[in-house]
Amino acid sequence: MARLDPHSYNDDTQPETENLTWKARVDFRTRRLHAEATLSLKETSAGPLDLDTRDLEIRSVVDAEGKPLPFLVSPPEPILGSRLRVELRPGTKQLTIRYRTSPQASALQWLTPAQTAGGQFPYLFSQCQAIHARSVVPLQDTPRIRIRYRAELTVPKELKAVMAAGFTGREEQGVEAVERYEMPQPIPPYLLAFAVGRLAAKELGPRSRVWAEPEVLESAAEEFEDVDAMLRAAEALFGAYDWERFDLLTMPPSFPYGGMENPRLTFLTPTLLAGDKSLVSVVAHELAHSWTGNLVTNASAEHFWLNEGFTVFAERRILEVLYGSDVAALHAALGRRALEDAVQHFKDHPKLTALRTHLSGVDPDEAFSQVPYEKGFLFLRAIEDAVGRPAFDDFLKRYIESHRFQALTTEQFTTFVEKHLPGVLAKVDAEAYLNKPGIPQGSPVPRSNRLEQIGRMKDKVPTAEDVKDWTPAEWQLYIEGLRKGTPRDVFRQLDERFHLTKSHNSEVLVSWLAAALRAGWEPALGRTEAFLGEVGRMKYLKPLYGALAATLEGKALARSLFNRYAERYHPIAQAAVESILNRA
Ligand SMILES: CC/C=C\C/C=C\C[C@@H](O)/C=C/C=C/C=C\[C@@H](O)CCCC(=O)O
Ligand SMILES: [Zn+2]
Repeated sequence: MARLDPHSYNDDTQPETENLTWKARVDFRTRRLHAEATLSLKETSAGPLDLDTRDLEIRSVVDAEGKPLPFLVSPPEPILGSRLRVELRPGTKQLTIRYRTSPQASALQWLTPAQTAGGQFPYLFSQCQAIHARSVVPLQDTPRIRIRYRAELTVPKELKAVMAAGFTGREEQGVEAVERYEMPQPIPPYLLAFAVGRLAAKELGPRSRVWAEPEVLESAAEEFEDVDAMLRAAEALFGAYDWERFDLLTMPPSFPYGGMENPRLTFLTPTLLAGDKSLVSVVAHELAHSWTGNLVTNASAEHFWLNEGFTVFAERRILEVLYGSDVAALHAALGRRALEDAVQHFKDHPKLTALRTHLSGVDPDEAFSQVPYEKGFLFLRAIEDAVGRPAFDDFLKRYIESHRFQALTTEQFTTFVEKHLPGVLAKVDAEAYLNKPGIPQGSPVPRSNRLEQIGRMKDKVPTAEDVKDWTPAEWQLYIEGLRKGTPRDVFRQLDERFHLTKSHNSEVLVSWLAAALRAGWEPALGRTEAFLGEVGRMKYLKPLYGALAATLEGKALARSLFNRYAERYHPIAQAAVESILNRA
């Protein structure tokens, strides 16, 4: 008996689920899903079947003939939730579990009409990565076990339900509507995803449309109108796109991440809607996951870098094709700074800055940082530098083709590399990336004339002439290069000259507010307080609450703002900010 994933009760001696049929009625009044999950196993089985659950109220478990199956729900464990153990009679191949979810389900955020753009109807969305699917469906919640599924969502008929799957029909029944979906490709459970709200769509290309609340739809369609060119560039780089559609769902502002690579339907934060397409690199990232992460998947959160490091590498290759090598280098420079910040953040937990982590007893959300993204990117760039781009591109295509619809460990990856690129791991000092903390000596550093020009501005207040053609990302790099201890008067001059506190680019704004707060430049406080009530993206909440809480008076303000805004945030974001304030 072995539990290969420290974040699942699944053990590899037990039968595996092959298909899921999921039916759920969405109850906005009680904020619960009233549901049944039918699990079809790969083979007829007998004996214990351990499923992952969190805060589910299990009503009954029956076999294909409707005969009850004995089951026991264990007391909840803080990170994993509760084990649901079902005793399968000999010859069992299917079981149906009737249950309801909790109003506090960790994957779900229920929004009141006031928290939506339209203000008329409620909204519900899910975020299952890494281990939150178990708060929505009782299943083997580990990327090692992929499932195909059919789903039926019953919702108020004024609303639309969308899922990260293929739409197969909608039927209105009285005051409700039943929406049907099917996912024919096998996916890891963390890619289960759905949203319910007042949604409309606009076509963007032959394989893509964008969904959003009507009030946001036009700006989203304009921001993401180049998605088909991105899709074609990605296919040229990584091979055929396996998921048929690449649709986009623009989320409410409380969505806790920049994007989530839900297959066929990528979820995107509305903070990308800068009005100038300057933040579409996140779309490239989520698209790249269609190959690295969704097709070739990390075997558990301990190998998360296989998802994210590869995807950042792939994202920047797409950017290079579409916008040139200087833009790719600029994003690599921003990523390097994010990595340095992440290593500093984990200074008391250096093991979390290795790529291959050991997370027994550690909540994946607590371990989450830019390390798997940016240190993973550097590792792959080092290999590419060592073997040359043509050889690495061949390797990348072979890696993807050889592991389609499979889950991989870091150890399996290194074995594959040694087979196809013999000697390269030693040459790049793979051990320093995979199993040692920090940023390896000699890791690749992005270079370009533009980067050098911005670097020369490090301690100066630029003139309008200096910055006349700077992009938002170049502004972000300049701001993040402002040294600690930069005088407050520099912030005053910069804001008077360039109005950074009023930036519509969320990346520029947050970098600016965080730097200004750390410098004690008080005019940044007003915009910060307002912004923390407007968005729920953790990439922004963490640095701003962290900068506020770095001083005694700021800590009191941070706690007061969190008390005011917490209910607007997704449960994952609430936990993240709570953790920051408790540590401060
Ligand atoms: C060492 C890493 C340990 C655990 C990681 C596994 C899962 C982390 C879990 O918290 C889910 C993460 C989901 C991330 C989704 C989108 C991100 O790629 C984007 C984040 C940054 C942003 O907001 O832009
Ligand atoms: Zn990602």
